[in-house]
Amino acid sequence: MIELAGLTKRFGAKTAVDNLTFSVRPGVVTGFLGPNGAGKSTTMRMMLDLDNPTSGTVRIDGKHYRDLKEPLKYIGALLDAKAMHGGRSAYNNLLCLAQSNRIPERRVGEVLDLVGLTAVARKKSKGFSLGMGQRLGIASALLGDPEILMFDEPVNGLDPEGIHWIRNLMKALAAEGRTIFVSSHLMSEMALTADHLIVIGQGRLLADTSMAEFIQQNSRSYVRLRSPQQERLRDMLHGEGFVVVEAGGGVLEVDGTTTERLGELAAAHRITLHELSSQRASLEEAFMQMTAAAVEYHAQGTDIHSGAVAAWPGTEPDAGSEPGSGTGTGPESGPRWGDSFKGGA
Ligand SMILES: Nc1ncnc2c1ncn2[C@@H]1O[C@H](COP(=O)(O)OP(=O)(O)OP(=O)(O)O)[C@@H](O)[C@H]1O
Repeated sequence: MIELAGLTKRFGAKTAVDNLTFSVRPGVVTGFLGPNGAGKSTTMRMMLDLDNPTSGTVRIDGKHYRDLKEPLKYIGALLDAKAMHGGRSAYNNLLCLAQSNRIPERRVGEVLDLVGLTAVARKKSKGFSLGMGQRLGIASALLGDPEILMFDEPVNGLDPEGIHWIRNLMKALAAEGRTIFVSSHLMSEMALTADHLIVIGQGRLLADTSMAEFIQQNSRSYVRLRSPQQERLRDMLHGEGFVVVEAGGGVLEVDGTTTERLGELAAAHRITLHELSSQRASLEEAFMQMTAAAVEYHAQGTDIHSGAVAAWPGTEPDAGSEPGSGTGTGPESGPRWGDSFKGGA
Protein backbone atom coordinates (compact mmCIF):
# COMPACT_ATOMS: atom_id res chain seq x y z
CA MET A 1 0.00 0.00 0.00
CA ILE A 2 1.22 3.50 -0.87
CA GLU A 3 -0.45 6.40 0.94
CA LEU A 4 -0.09 10.05 -0.02
CA ALA A 5 -1.39 12.75 2.29
CA GLY A 6 -1.45 16.39 1.21
CA LEU A 7 1.61 15.85 -0.98
CA THR A 8 2.78 19.14 -2.46
CA LYS A 9 5.85 20.15 -4.47
CA ARG A 10 6.70 23.67 -5.55
CA PHE A 11 9.57 24.63 -7.85
CA GLY A 12 9.83 28.39 -7.22
CA ALA A 13 6.49 29.87 -8.25
CA LYS A 14 5.44 26.67 -10.01
CA THR A 15 3.28 24.21 -8.05
CA ALA A 16 4.05 20.90 -9.75
CA VAL A 17 2.13 18.73 -7.26
CA ASP A 18 -0.74 20.27 -5.40
CA ASN A 19 -2.05 18.71 -2.19
CA LEU A 20 -2.40 15.13 -3.46
CA THR A 21 -4.11 12.66 -1.16
CA PHE A 22 -4.75 9.11 -2.37
CA SER A 23 -3.85 5.49 -1.68
CA VAL A 24 -2.59 2.84 -4.07
CA ARG A 25 -3.99 -0.50 -2.98
CA PRO A 26 -2.58 -4.01 -3.34
CA GLY A 27 -4.05 -6.67 -5.63
CA VAL A 28 -4.88 -4.41 -8.57
CA VAL A 29 -3.02 -2.48 -11.26
CA THR A 30 -3.51 1.23 -10.63
CA GLY A 31 -2.94 3.48 -13.63
CA PHE A 32 -1.55 6.98 -13.12
CA LEU A 33 -2.73 9.37 -15.81
CA GLY A 34 -2.35 13.04 -16.54
CA PRO A 35 -1.44 15.29 -19.46
CA ASN A 36 2.18 16.32 -20.02
CA GLY A 37 3.46 18.38 -17.13
CA ALA A 38 0.64 17.25 -14.81
CA GLY A 39 3.12 16.23 -12.12
CA LYS A 40 3.24 12.44 -12.48
CA SER A 41 7.02 12.04 -12.52
CA THR A 42 7.46 14.52 -9.68
CA THR A 43 4.91 12.57 -7.62
CA MET A 44 6.66 9.27 -8.34
CA ARG A 45 10.03 10.76 -7.49
CA MET A 46 8.69 11.92 -4.12
CA MET A 47 7.24 8.45 -3.51
CA LEU A 48 10.79 7.11 -3.85
CA ASP A 49 12.35 9.90 -1.77
CA LEU A 50 14.25 11.21 -4.82
CA ASP A 51 12.65 14.64 -4.32
CA ASN A 52 11.66 16.27 -1.06
CA PRO A 53 8.02 17.34 -0.77
CA THR A 54 7.38 21.00 0.01
CA SER A 55 4.69 19.63 2.33
CA GLY A 56 2.71 16.45 2.88
CA THR A 57 3.82 12.84 3.25
CA VAL A 58 4.21 9.56 1.41
CA ARG A 59 4.05 6.29 3.31
CA ILE A 60 5.13 2.93 1.95
CA ASP A 61 3.42 0.20 3.97
CA GLY A 62 3.04 2.76 6.74
CA LYS A 63 6.67 3.91 6.72
CA HIS A 64 8.60 6.78 5.16
CA TYR A 65 10.85 5.56 2.35
CA ARG A 66 13.99 6.65 4.19
CA ASP A 67 13.02 4.49 7.17
CA LEU A 68 12.85 1.34 5.03
CA LYS A 69 15.83 -0.94 5.55
CA GLU A 70 16.90 -2.38 2.18
CA PRO A 71 14.16 -0.51 0.30
CA LEU A 72 14.38 -2.67 -2.85
CA LYS A 73 12.72 -5.43 -0.84
CA TYR A 74 9.68 -3.19 -0.25
CA ILE A 75 9.37 -1.15 -3.40
CA GLY A 76 10.84 -1.57 -6.86
CA ALA A 77 10.65 1.14 -9.48
CA LEU A 78 11.32 1.80 -13.11
CA LEU A 79 11.56 5.56 -13.46
CA ASP A 80 14.32 6.17 -15.97
CA ALA A 81 15.55 3.20 -17.96
CA LYS A 82 18.76 5.08 -18.79
CA ALA A 83 19.71 5.37 -15.12
CA MET A 84 21.91 2.25 -15.38
CA HIS A 85 25.71 2.43 -15.46
CA GLY A 86 26.42 2.13 -19.21
CA GLY A 87 29.95 0.80 -18.78
CA ARG A 88 28.77 -2.17 -16.73
CA SER A 89 27.17 -5.32 -18.05
CA ALA A 90 23.49 -5.96 -17.39
CA TYR A 91 24.55 -8.63 -14.91
CA ASN A 92 26.93 -6.35 -13.02
CA ASN A 93 24.46 -3.48 -12.90
CA LEU A 94 22.00 -5.77 -11.17
CA LEU A 95 24.67 -7.39 -8.99
CA CYS A 96 25.71 -3.99 -7.56
CA LEU A 97 22.09 -3.21 -6.72
CA ALA A 98 21.60 -6.66 -5.22
CA GLN A 99 24.70 -6.39 -3.02
CA SER A 100 23.71 -2.98 -1.68
CA ASN A 101 20.35 -4.43 -0.59
CA ARG A 102 21.67 -7.80 0.68
CA ILE A 103 19.83 -9.67 -2.08
CA PRO A 104 21.39 -13.06 -2.97
CA GLU A 105 23.31 -13.19 -6.28
CA ARG A 106 21.13 -15.99 -7.67
CA ARG A 107 18.26 -13.50 -7.85
CA VAL A 108 20.21 -11.57 -10.54
CA GLY A 109 20.04 -14.58 -12.86
CA GLU A 110 16.38 -15.10 -12.04
CA VAL A 111 15.29 -11.56 -12.94
CA LEU A 112 17.44 -11.51 -16.10
CA ASP A 113 15.64 -14.67 -17.13
CA LEU A 114 12.28 -13.19 -16.23
CA VAL A 115 12.79 -10.16 -18.48
CA GLY A 116 14.39 -12.14 -21.31
CA LEU A 117 17.91 -10.68 -21.08
CA THR A 118 19.88 -13.82 -20.15
CA ALA A 119 21.53 -14.01 -23.58
CA VAL A 120 22.93 -10.45 -23.27
CA ALA A 121 23.62 -10.53 -19.52
CA ARG A 122 27.37 -9.98 -19.98
CA LYS A 123 27.01 -7.18 -22.56
CA LYS A 124 27.58 -3.57 -21.55
CA SER A 125 24.25 -1.86 -21.06
CA LYS A 126 25.28 1.25 -23.02
CA GLY A 127 24.89 -0.82 -26.20
CA PHE A 128 21.31 -1.76 -25.33
CA SER A 129 18.34 -0.68 -27.42
CA LEU A 130 15.60 1.36 -25.76
CA GLY A 131 13.50 -1.77 -25.33
CA MET A 132 16.39 -3.76 -23.81
CA GLY A 133 17.09 -0.84 -21.46
CA GLN A 134 13.43 -0.91 -20.38
CA ARG A 135 13.70 -4.63 -19.67
CA LEU A 136 16.86 -4.08 -17.63
CA GLY A 137 15.09 -1.34 -15.65
CA ILE A 138 12.19 -3.70 -15.02
CA ALA A 139 14.66 -6.39 -13.89
CA SER A 140 16.12 -3.96 -11.35
CA ALA A 141 12.62 -3.15 -10.06
CA LEU A 142 11.92 -6.86 -9.58
CA LEU A 143 15.27 -7.65 -7.98
CA GLY A 144 14.19 -7.43 -4.35
CA ASP A 145 10.92 -9.31 -5.04
CA PRO A 146 9.07 -6.32 -3.59
CA GLU A 147 5.38 -6.11 -2.71
CA ILE A 148 5.12 -2.68 -4.33
CA LEU A 149 6.14 -1.89 -7.89
CA MET A 150 6.10 1.45 -9.66
CA PHE A 151 6.58 1.85 -13.39
CA ASP A 152 6.87 5.22 -15.17
CA GLU A 153 6.05 4.72 -18.86
CA PRO A 154 7.17 1.06 -18.85
CA VAL A 155 6.14 0.31 -22.44
CA ASN A 156 8.28 3.12 -23.86
CA GLY A 157 10.39 1.65 -26.63
CA LEU A 158 8.96 -1.84 -26.35
CA ASP A 159 7.76 -3.66 -29.45
CA PRO A 160 4.24 -5.21 -29.52
CA GLU A 161 5.52 -8.48 -28.05
CA GLY A 162 7.29 -6.53 -25.30
CA ILE A 163 4.17 -4.48 -24.59
CA HIS A 164 2.12 -7.67 -24.33
CA TRP A 165 4.72 -9.14 -22.00
CA ILE A 166 4.83 -6.18 -19.60
CA ARG A 167 1.01 -6.00 -19.54
CA ASN A 168 0.77 -9.64 -18.52
CA LEU A 169 3.63 -9.26 -16.05
CA MET A 170 1.90 -6.35 -14.28
CA LYS A 171 -1.41 -8.22 -14.16
CA ALA A 172 0.28 -11.35 -12.81
CA LEU A 173 2.13 -9.35 -10.13
CA ALA A 174 -1.14 -7.69 -9.07
CA ALA A 175 -2.88 -11.09 -8.99
CA GLU A 176 -0.20 -12.22 -6.51
CA GLY A 177 -1.47 -9.45 -4.22
CA ARG A 178 1.22 -6.87 -4.99
CA THR A 179 0.66 -3.14 -5.33
CA ILE A 180 1.25 -2.03 -8.92
CA PHE A 181 1.34 1.67 -9.84
CA VAL A 182 1.97 2.51 -13.49
CA SER A 183 1.96 5.64 -15.61
CA SER A 184 1.53 5.62 -19.37
CA HIS A 185 0.49 7.93 -22.16
CA LEU A 186 -0.77 5.03 -24.19
CA MET A 187 -4.46 5.03 -23.38
CA SER A 188 -5.32 1.85 -25.28
CA GLU A 189 -2.62 0.07 -23.29
CA MET A 190 -3.78 1.53 -19.98
CA ALA A 191 -7.36 0.49 -20.78
CA LEU A 192 -6.17 -3.10 -21.16
CA THR A 193 -3.94 -3.13 -18.08
CA ALA A 194 -5.30 -1.01 -15.24
CA ASP A 195 -8.23 -1.82 -12.96
CA HIS A 196 -8.14 1.44 -11.06
CA LEU A 197 -7.13 4.97 -12.10
CA ILE A 198 -5.61 7.97 -10.43
CA VAL A 199 -5.88 11.00 -12.74
CA ILE A 200 -4.13 14.29 -12.08
CA GLY A 201 -4.09 17.61 -13.92
CA GLN A 202 -1.92 20.62 -13.07
CA GLY A 203 -0.74 18.75 -10.00
CA ARG A 204 -4.22 18.22 -8.58
CA LEU A 205 -6.25 15.06 -8.12
CA LEU A 206 -8.99 14.82 -10.76
CA ALA A 207 -10.14 11.24 -10.23
CA ASP A 208 -9.52 8.24 -8.00
CA THR A 209 -11.88 5.63 -9.37
CA SER A 210 -12.28 2.29 -11.12
CA MET A 211 -11.56 2.15 -14.85
CA ALA A 212 -15.18 1.33 -15.68
CA GLU A 213 -16.56 4.14 -13.56
CA PHE A 214 -14.09 6.63 -15.00
CA ILE A 215 -15.15 5.88 -18.57
CA GLN A 216 -18.82 5.87 -17.65
CA GLN A 217 -18.66 9.18 -15.79
CA ASN A 218 -16.59 11.02 -18.36
CA SER A 219 -18.05 10.02 -21.64
CA ARG A 220 -21.26 9.71 -23.49
CA SER A 221 -22.80 6.31 -24.03
CA TYR A 222 -25.56 5.92 -26.56
CA VAL A 223 -27.34 3.47 -28.82
CA ARG A 224 -26.59 3.47 -32.54
CA LEU A 225 -29.28 2.38 -35.01
CA ARG A 226 -29.53 1.89 -38.77
CA SER A 227 -32.65 0.95 -40.62
CA PRO A 228 -33.82 0.77 -44.24
CA GLN A 229 -36.94 2.55 -42.85
CA GLN A 230 -34.95 5.39 -41.34
CA GLU A 231 -37.70 8.03 -41.49
CA ARG A 232 -40.27 5.78 -39.84
CA LEU A 233 -37.73 4.83 -37.20
CA ARG A 234 -36.87 8.46 -36.48
CA ASP A 235 -40.55 9.48 -36.28
CA MET A 236 -41.31 6.57 -33.98
CA LEU A 237 -38.39 7.47 -31.67
CA HIS A 238 -39.49 11.12 -31.59
CA GLY A 239 -43.02 9.97 -30.81
CA GLU A 240 -41.68 7.95 -27.88
CA GLY A 241 -39.97 11.08 -26.55
CA PHE A 242 -36.34 10.27 -27.43
CA VAL A 243 -33.86 12.87 -28.60
CA VAL A 244 -32.44 11.51 -31.86
CA VAL A 245 -29.17 12.62 -33.43
CA GLU A 246 -28.69 11.97 -37.15
CA ALA A 247 -25.04 11.04 -37.44
CA GLY A 248 -24.86 10.71 -41.25
CA GLY A 249 -24.63 7.57 -43.36
CA GLY A 250 -28.13 6.59 -42.23
CA VAL A 251 -27.07 6.29 -38.59
CA LEU A 252 -29.30 7.47 -35.76
CA GLU A 253 -27.93 7.93 -32.24
CA VAL A 254 -30.08 7.92 -29.10
CA ASP A 255 -28.86 8.81 -25.61
CA GLY A 256 -30.15 7.64 -22.27
CA THR A 257 -31.66 4.28 -23.19
CA THR A 258 -30.75 0.67 -23.90
CA THR A 259 -30.53 -1.56 -26.95
CA GLU A 260 -33.18 -3.81 -25.36
CA ARG A 261 -35.73 -0.99 -25.09
CA LEU A 262 -35.12 0.28 -28.63
CA GLY A 263 -35.08 -3.24 -30.11
CA GLU A 264 -38.46 -3.98 -28.54
CA LEU A 265 -39.92 -0.68 -29.71
CA ALA A 266 -38.69 -1.30 -33.27
CA ALA A 267 -40.21 -4.80 -33.22
CA ALA A 268 -43.52 -3.50 -31.83
CA HIS A 269 -43.67 -0.98 -34.72
CA ARG A 270 -42.55 -3.61 -37.27
CA ILE A 271 -39.47 -1.58 -38.23
CA THR A 272 -36.54 -3.54 -39.66
CA LEU A 273 -33.17 -2.78 -38.08
CA HIS A 274 -29.82 -3.34 -39.76
CA GLU A 275 -27.86 -2.19 -36.74
CA LEU A 276 -28.62 -1.87 -33.05
CA SER A 277 -25.53 -1.40 -30.93
CA SER A 278 -24.51 0.07 -27.64
CA GLN A 279 -21.64 2.56 -27.95
CA ARG A 280 -19.30 3.53 -25.19
CA ALA A 281 -16.40 5.94 -25.46
CA SER A 282 -12.82 4.76 -25.09
CA LEU A 283 -10.59 5.57 -22.13
CA GLU A 284 -8.79 8.02 -24.40
CA GLU A 285 -11.96 10.01 -25.04
CA ALA A 286 -12.95 9.93 -21.38
CA PHE A 287 -9.46 11.08 -20.40
CA MET A 288 -9.50 13.95 -22.90
CA GLN A 289 -12.92 15.00 -21.71
CA MET A 290 -11.84 15.09 -18.09
CA THR A 291 -8.46 16.71 -18.54
CA ALA A 292 -9.49 19.17 -21.27
CA ALA A 293 -8.93 22.23 -19.13
CA ALA A 294 -5.91 20.81 -17.34
CA VAL A 295 -3.68 20.35 -20.37
CA GLU A 296 -0.73 22.65 -19.97
CA TYR A 297 0.43 22.78 -23.58
CA HIS A 298 -2.11 22.80 -26.40
CA ALA A 299 -1.03 22.60 -30.02
CA GLN A 300 -2.16 25.79 -31.74
CA GLY A 301 -5.59 25.44 -33.33
CA THR A 302 -6.04 21.84 -32.28
CA ASP A 303 -9.47 20.78 -31.16
CA ILE A 304 -8.65 18.53 -28.26
CA HIS A 305 -12.15 17.06 -28.37
CA SER A 306 -11.57 15.69 -31.84
CA GLY A 307 -9.55 12.79 -30.53
CA ALA A 308 -6.22 14.23 -31.62
CA VAL A 309 -3.85 12.81 -29.04
CA ALA A 310 -1.03 14.67 -30.75
CA ALA A 311 -2.34 17.80 -29.02
CA TRP A 312 0.03 16.86 -26.20
CA PRO A 313 3.65 17.24 -27.14
CA GLY A 314 5.56 14.04 -26.63
CA THR A 315 2.42 11.94 -26.60
CA GLU A 316 2.30 9.07 -29.01
CA PRO A 317 -0.90 8.65 -30.98
CA ASP A 318 -2.97 5.82 -29.61
CA ALA A 319 -2.35 2.83 -31.84
CA GLY A 320 -5.56 0.98 -31.20
CA SER A 321 -8.94 2.01 -30.00
CA GLU A 322 -11.57 0.10 -28.21
CA PRO A 323 -14.84 -1.08 -29.68
CA GLY A 324 -17.31 1.71 -29.87
CA SER A 325 -14.74 4.43 -29.75
CA GLY A 326 -14.28 7.30 -32.08
CA THR A 327 -17.59 9.05 -31.84
CA GLY A 328 -19.57 11.55 -30.03
CA THR A 329 -17.77 12.91 -26.95
CA GLY A 330 -18.85 16.50 -26.79
CA PRO A 331 -17.21 19.27 -24.80
CA GLU A 332 -20.54 20.23 -23.32
CA SER A 333 -21.08 17.13 -21.21
CA GLY A 334 -19.32 15.54 -18.26
CA PRO A 335 -17.24 16.96 -15.44
CA ARG A 336 -14.62 19.61 -16.07
CA TRP A 337 -11.33 20.64 -14.55
CA GLY A 338 -11.79 20.97 -10.83
CA ASP A 339 -15.01 18.90 -10.71
CA SER A 340 -13.02 16.04 -9.31
CA PHE A 341 -14.89 12.96 -8.31
CA LYS A 342 -13.44 10.33 -6.06
CA GLY A 343 -15.56 7.28 -6.04
CA GLY A 344 -15.34 3.55 -6.39
CA ALA A 345 -12.64 2.98 -3.80
N1 LIG B 1 13.31 20.32 -11.30
C1 LIG B 1 12.32 21.11 -11.75
N2 LIG B 1 12.42 22.44 -11.72
C2 LIG B 1 11.41 23.22 -12.14
N3 LIG B 1 10.22 22.76 -12.61
C3 LIG B 1 10.06 21.44 -12.66
C4 LIG B 1 11.09 20.53 -12.23
N4 LIG B 1 10.62 19.26 -12.40
C5 LIG B 1 9.37 19.38 -12.92
N5 LIG B 1 9.04 20.67 -13.07
C6 LIG B 1 7.76 21.20 -13.57
O1 LIG B 1 6.74 20.58 -12.82
C7 LIG B 1 5.63 20.26 -13.64
C8 LIG B 1 5.33 18.77 -13.52
O2 LIG B 1 6.36 18.03 -14.18
P1 LIG B 1 6.39 16.43 -14.24
O3 LIG B 1 7.60 16.06 -15.02
O4 LIG B 1 6.23 15.88 -12.89
O5 LIG B 1 5.08 16.14 -15.09
P2 LIG B 1 4.63 14.78 -15.80
O6 LIG B 1 3.18 14.63 -15.50
O7 LIG B 1 5.52 13.68 -15.40
O8 LIG B 1 4.83 15.14 -17.32
P3 LIG B 1 5.16 14.18 -18.58
O9 LIG B 1 3.90 13.44 -18.85
O10 LIG B 1 5.44 15.18 -19.66
O11 LIG B 1 6.32 13.32 -18.24
C9 LIG B 1 5.99 20.71 -15.05
O12 LIG B 1 5.44 21.99 -15.26
C10 LIG B 1 7.50 20.77 -15.01
O13 LIG B 1 7.96 21.74 -15.92
